Amino acid sequence: MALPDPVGRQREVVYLPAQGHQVVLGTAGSGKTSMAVLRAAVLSTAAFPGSGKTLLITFNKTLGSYIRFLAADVLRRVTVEHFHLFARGYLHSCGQMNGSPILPTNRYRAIVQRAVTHVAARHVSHSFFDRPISFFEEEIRWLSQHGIVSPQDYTSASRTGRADARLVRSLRPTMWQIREEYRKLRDEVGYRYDVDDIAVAVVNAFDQDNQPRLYKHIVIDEGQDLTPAMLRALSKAVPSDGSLTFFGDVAQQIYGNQMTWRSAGLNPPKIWYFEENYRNTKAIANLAVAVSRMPYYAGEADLVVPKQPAADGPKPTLVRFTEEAKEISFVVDRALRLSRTRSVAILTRTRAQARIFAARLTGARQLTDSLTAWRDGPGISTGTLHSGKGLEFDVVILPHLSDALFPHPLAIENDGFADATATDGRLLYVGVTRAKTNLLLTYCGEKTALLPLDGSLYTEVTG
Ligand SMILES: Nc1ncnc2c1ncn2[C@@H]1O[C@H](COP(=O)(O)OP(=O)(O)OP(=O)(O)O)[C@@H](O)[C@H]1O
Repeated sequence: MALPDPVGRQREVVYLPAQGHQVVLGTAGSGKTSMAVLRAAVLSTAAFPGSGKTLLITFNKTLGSYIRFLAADVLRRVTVEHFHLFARGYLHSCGQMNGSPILPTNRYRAIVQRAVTHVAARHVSHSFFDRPISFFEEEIRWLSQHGIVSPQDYTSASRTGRADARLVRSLRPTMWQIREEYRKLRDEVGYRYDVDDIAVAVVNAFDQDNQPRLYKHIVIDEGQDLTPAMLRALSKAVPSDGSLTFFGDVAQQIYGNQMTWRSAGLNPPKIWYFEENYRNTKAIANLAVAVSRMPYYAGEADLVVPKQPAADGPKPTLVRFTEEAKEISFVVDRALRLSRTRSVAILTRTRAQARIFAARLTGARQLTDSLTAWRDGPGISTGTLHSGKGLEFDVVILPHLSDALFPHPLAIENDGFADATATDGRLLYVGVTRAKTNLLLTYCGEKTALLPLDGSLYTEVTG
């Protein structure tokens, strides 16, 4: 595996001036990651005008390992980190990370619950306080992710996403009180931050920080899933004569609808679009495009419609089963056979589903957020659709695409049907576009309504 030579617009983006904000939106497989790596390398090369110390931000550790594997020699002078590593390191350098100041995620719910109870006790009874606790958890998270720091900002903010759980403006002051109570209670038990508001802490710290910046240039891969607060923090991390280059694909946004680069205030002179899909065969790309035209994508800004790729290959296969045990055995058997000569990934909606395949396929690599070493070539990887983000395999198998499991019932319970459909639809898109040449979809019972109905897009068989 090697980095491709940039062509056309890719080349222009790699050599854009080393100053200001640049935004590159591309379809799946259009070379965003490859060009992010090359741009970071160029920005760190002494001979390039305006060059300087460069940081490449990846979405998680796995993508960092993957990128280092792809391009270790090219990235010799570039620091590769995911956002939280960068944020913790910076806050540490400012003396703001003493002790263990980040609230463990398993303590979050209990503190939110106490905050709701305390605020409810101060108000006349109202059905608002009877909403599921997940609603309040999500709302507090949203406020942090968007860097909203005053009740006035909250009241005037336009609240995208969470269609089934939208909060009328008149209730926002009460919600704000719950958020303030949560922060007070969190501070009382010794935690200055939670995972979501650490980005706001970085923004605030940079606002007070007149020291020279450590990095002159920052390049962001998979930027669509960074929150606006994270992007704002990164934009403050570079000096005014430095640069920030954002690469992203809104069709692959799987961690909430955040309109990231726009709401983070990035100010690019123009937006660059990558429309060529270099990864998928024509047949796989056809299915991916049909998925991106499903109603759950309606109204999506910044969606880049791909040009048709040239490579031929078999149509995706959709296999129906009547028993789940048979579906699982079929997937295991196919993965074993195909992996003798090719890289195969089994990507599932949940971790529990992925664990079942991992247990049946000892020796398979498990894709987790913290995979530290990457290897290429024939073999099987198992993991969730989330963990397949940014990666590619010769063969991708997507099991459990039944109506009963996709969108996942827990997602429907937490986020409501519309949002669960929108998120799982994007997960399906991410899964489909990971496949270079072969795509196998399986389900038990009724197939998911998230798949396009057009039967000419895949070959349907019974297992
Ligand atoms: N100009 C090119 N010529 C040939 N192959 C290319 C070119 N650009 C990218 N590729 C190949 O296309 C594949 C996808 O590239 P890459 O992973 O960088 O895309 P991406 O836009 O980041 O994809 P995604 O967002 O779906 O993860 C890789 O195998 C890469 O080597």
